[in-house]
Amino acid sequence: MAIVEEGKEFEMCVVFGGRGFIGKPLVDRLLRLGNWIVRIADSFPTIQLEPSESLLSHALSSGRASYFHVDVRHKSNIITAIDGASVVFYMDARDSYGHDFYISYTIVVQGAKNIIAACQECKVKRLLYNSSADVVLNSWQDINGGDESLPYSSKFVNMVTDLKAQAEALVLVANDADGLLTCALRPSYAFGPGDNYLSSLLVGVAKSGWGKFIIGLGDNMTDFTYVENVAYAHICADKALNSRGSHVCGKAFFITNLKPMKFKDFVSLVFQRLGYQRSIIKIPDMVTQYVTLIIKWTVSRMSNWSTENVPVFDIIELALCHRKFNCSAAQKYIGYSPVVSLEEGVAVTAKSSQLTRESSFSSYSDTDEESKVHKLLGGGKVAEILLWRDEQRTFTCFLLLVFIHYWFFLSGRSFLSSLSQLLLMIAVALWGYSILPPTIYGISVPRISWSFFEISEVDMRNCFYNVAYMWNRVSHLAKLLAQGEDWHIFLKAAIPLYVLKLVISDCLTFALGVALALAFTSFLIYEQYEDEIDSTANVIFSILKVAFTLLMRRLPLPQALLYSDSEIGSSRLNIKQ
Ligand SMILES: NC(=O)c1ccc[n+]([C@@H]2O[C@H](COP(=O)([O-])OP(=O)(O)OC[C@H]3O[C@@H](n4cnc5c(N)ncnc54)[C@H](O)[C@@H]3O)[C@@H](O)[C@H]2O)c1
Repeated sequence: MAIVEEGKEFEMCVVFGGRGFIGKPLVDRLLRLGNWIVRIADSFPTIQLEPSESLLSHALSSGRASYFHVDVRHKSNIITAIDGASVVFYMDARDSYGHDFYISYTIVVQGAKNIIAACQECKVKRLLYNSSADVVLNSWQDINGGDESLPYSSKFVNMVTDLKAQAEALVLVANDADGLLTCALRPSYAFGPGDNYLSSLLVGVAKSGWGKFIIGLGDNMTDFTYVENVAYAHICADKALNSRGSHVCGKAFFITNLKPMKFKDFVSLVFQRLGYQRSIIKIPDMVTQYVTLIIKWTVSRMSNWSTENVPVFDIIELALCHRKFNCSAAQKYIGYSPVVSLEEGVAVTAKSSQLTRESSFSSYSDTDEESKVHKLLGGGKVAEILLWRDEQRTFTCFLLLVFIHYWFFLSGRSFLSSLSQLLLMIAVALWGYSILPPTIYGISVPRISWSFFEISEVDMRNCFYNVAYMWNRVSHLAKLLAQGEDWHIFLKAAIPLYVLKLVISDCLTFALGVALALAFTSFLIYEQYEDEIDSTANVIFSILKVAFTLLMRRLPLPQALLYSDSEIGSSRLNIKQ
């Protein structure tokens, strides 16, 4: 089915999932080869080009490329897209339907069946399926140089991988039926620009502060594959299929960058390129493994929330297990070898994520921008004092507060007696000041004007408004508590009150002293080490959030408070839309 245009011979192919992470570079490479007419088939209603896709834009306007809106669940759509083509590359959807079995099944397995049937009906010559190295993975089991003789997994890492294995088997079994030749490629941990899985997960880890931790020794070897190499492998495999090699037709091949790497080295390389700190804190692998298993077990027992397809669990497993594949069959039979090195791939990926440390973490001292803590403190006089902007003023305030603390709490007097003594001292000082002569030894003594002691009407009104507002909030809270349905509100009110009671009865003086010292030091320290403190706090908060969510699920909370449920609900809603 070669097409001859202007004396040049073209072959027509269709790339299903051509707007996805792996599909895009494949389309780009096919167009660069110059002997293909490329049909891009995807589920987006129209093709939205990015500014960097000038080659594709040109090909679309010259007719060398065209776009088809398809849903692989409907065979008639597929037939329209592939009619007249000789080759079909099939990249199915990646884990995008969470744990909805029905949707995943219809897209991955039924979609593969539809594609095979349509290829046979339209007399397509070659079908290449983008599978995954995951189809041979058993949960928590090492693979050390495994080759294509490995059987399919008996304990799939997740439901979608199970379905992918079925789709792959269907494609391979269809080889040589009705003149269709098929093969499958199994890339191992593909990464690259536009990847919303491995690369974006690592970027997220680096940003969140979890990147400071190394799980286990980090010495386990893993094969990663740069996305351009996956695209190139598809083209190599198509050539090999075309020559009808018996080692290629109906076979699957592992695809890697041929450079297995220690997991921690790969992560360090990514972090380094992104300008983030390398991992420094080691967590024993047994601890991580058991904690992960306990969280997964607890979550599955307590709710209908599935931990499948939660990328962080995949990353933990990846960080602890060897995932090394033997890629020599792909080298030998389809003539594959990587065209982009791992280091280059990481550099391009990091650049594309536009998250270099310089751009995302500018130091406040280098700019006029207010720091986060300055904004947090309201950006006014209090912020200026607590952040030691004017050292003399801050020091005076500090001494004044230390004096007040001493006078009321450390002097051993009762509160009323301290207050009356202080008022007496102020009255005597004011009276003494007022009888001073206007000049003493030639130095004039300034008079204090009466307006100094006045409180303006506006300030008084604001003060009353604030009191009224606080009173209304407290009475609203009391009303909610009296209804007795909301555990969340009850805990929110009871815990701080109990802590306050403990502090007042046992160690108020000590607590106020500590608070005073902290107020004048902690904000300053936070401003200096904001990045480090934020990332550590992120780690602690995410642990507490998981613990809190689990705890809340055990309590009879109103449905609205189970935010994870509502999130799951809304994501289901989106999928159905
Ligand atoms: N990213 C990786 O690390 C990796 C590694 C190995 C294998 N794989 C596998 O390769 C395949 C492609 O991966 P990807 O990362 O490019 O996925 P992707 O989600 O980026 O791309 C899939 C494309 O399929 C399209 N699509 C979704 N539903 C569709 C439907 N019903 N009909 C037609 N098109 C539909 C999507 O719009 C998307 O453009 C997946 O099966 C994935 O499991 C990915």
